Amino acid sequence: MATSAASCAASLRQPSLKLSLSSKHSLSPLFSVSFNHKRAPPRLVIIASAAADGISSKPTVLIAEKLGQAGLDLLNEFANVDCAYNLSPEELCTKISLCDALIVRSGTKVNRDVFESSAGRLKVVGRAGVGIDNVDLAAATEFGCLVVNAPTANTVAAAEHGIALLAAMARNVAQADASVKAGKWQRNKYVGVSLVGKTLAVLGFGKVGSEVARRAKGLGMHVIAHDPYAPADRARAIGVDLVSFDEAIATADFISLHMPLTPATSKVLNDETFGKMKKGVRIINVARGGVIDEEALVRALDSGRVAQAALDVFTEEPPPADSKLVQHERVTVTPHLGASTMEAQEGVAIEIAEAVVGALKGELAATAVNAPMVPAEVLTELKPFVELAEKLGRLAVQLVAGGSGVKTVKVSYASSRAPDDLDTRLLRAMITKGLIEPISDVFVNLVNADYTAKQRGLRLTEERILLDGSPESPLEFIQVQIANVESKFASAISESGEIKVEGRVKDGVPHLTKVGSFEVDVSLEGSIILCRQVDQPGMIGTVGSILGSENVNVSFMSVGRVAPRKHAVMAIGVDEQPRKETLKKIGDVPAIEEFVFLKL
Ligand SMILES: NC(=O)c1ccc[n+]([C@@H]2O[C@H](COP(=O)([O-])OP(=O)(O)OC[C@H]3O[C@@H](n4cnc5c(N)ncnc54)[C@H](O)[C@@H]3O)[C@@H](O)[C@H]2O)c1
Ligand SMILES: O=C(O)[C@H](O)COP(=O)(O)O
Repeated sequence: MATSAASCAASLRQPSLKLSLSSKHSLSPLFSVSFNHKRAPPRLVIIASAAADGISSKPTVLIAEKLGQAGLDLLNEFANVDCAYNLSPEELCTKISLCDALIVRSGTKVNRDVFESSAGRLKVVGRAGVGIDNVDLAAATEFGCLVVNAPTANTVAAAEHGIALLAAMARNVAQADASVKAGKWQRNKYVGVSLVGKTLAVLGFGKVGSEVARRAKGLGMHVIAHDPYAPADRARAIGVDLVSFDEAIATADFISLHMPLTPATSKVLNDETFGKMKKGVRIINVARGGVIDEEALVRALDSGRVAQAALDVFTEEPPPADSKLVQHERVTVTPHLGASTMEAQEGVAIEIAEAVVGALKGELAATAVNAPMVPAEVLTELKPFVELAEKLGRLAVQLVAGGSGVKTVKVSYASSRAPDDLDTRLLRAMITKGLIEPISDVFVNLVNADYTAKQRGLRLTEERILLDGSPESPLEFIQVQIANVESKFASAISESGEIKVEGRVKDGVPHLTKVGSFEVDVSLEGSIILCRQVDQPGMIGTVGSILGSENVNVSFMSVGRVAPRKHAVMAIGVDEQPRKETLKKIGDVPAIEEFVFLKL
């Protein structure tokens, strides 16, 4: 039972609230969730609060590889743009500590050293293209750096290049061209093979793979594809049969590779798999060099198992000048040109510039690679609950005696929405942030929350409490329980033995509504003093006047009790942090049995 005894200064409630996620780095940008109650929609904000030179407040974006002008124009409107191409790894590490965002293509290795050297300032890496195998995603996540890519703008260019290589290889265009230019006329040597009626196996039936398939069908080829994750209806729509890997490689006359480079696809074409192919098979690779064991390919070419190969990508780029594969007579090569058309580069530049600017402004990126993509409308709805989630985490951990022993946390979301209609990833991340930041020097955000929790051995389980009623609001309340710990404030321990805090959103403002078994009602702003006392008249006045005499402004007071004249818990919201002596005076009030000061 909660009695809102005094709402002393509700009018002082601040309309906007900024939850800084990285204020621990003095000159670094703030990466914050910023909610201004006057301004919708909510944003996950990465703000360059102060440039390292201390002069400009614009974020700095380092462009490490050539980017189309349209993208540069977009970036220039919002940021200081530093174009520095061909940096050595050391130069990149030196520059990065002055940058809020970095944009690269496939030629720059964004490894752990880069994130370490950025000392927390780098908040977004933009990959101007699809493949993110040159970015150390684990390190990015660990350092709380968002990675975004530009996954769509170069699809057609890559597919067209695949088809160009397919046709050029089949008709020996590159070799014949070199021969004519060398003064020869070798019409018999360069007799090719036809495409029509041949079987093309597309490995990786994603964006590029399906565009290649569509075009190959137009050339009269029979197209099959292997992709464990591709939807069958997409294949059916193009008239492509999805088959097993073994069937694909065993029946194909041509094999075109279009999967990402991952541990599962690394060297997927190797001695063993070449051995399963038709003799005289032809290979096209515009995906990533690493999906082929290049030495095995040389052996397969030499043995005649593979008749020809056309390669745009290599394990090492550029490949060594004396590479047997590159020099092989039956191999056609291009220097990673798949995405290199005027149109694709303009498109990619705009796509990545928009994603990076959006991320720096705080919009959750639609092309985030290492963070959940939460649609804007979901975010708008969850805004006050996100704030509530972090504050409950902060409160709960501060109630633990020796907070670092927190290992098991249960979060319950009470909602009348069907579980599928409630995306809790953002809430979980913010609770994690609230739990970890007060007791450590790491900063936690949406990108690194799960990682950081795992690193610290913090296990967070989530459950839904399904309520009856109309599901207008996404949530009724959130409960955070910490098990197997002792509390500085014994009254925060529930009947079942865990520290328990519960909160709700009222008029858009997060409120603490339960501590242990006591119902209270205090808005989660400023800081909170929780006192357990023997319920008796005059307690609110006594504590209120101690705080008043010390010039501490009380914003809210509420008393929750089990029964009249028994134990009660008083929750007091304060705008300023009381001095130690002031808190001692409260503790000295005879009816007060225990109290705790909690910073939000
Ligand atoms: N050469 C270039 O300049 C160039 C240009 C664009 C893309 N690419 C590369 O092409 C590849 C495909 O790009 P995309 O845009 O089509 O990506 P995509 O994500 O749309 O498609 C990749 C497909 O590969 C599938 N896949 C994953 N693992 C697989 C496996 N083990 N076996 C078979 N299929 C698997 C996925 O399910 C997905 O459908 C990427 O490696 C990308 O980096 C290269
Ligand atoms: O993955 C990609 O988008 C392509 O490989 C293109 O790479 P690039 O941006 O270096 O041309």
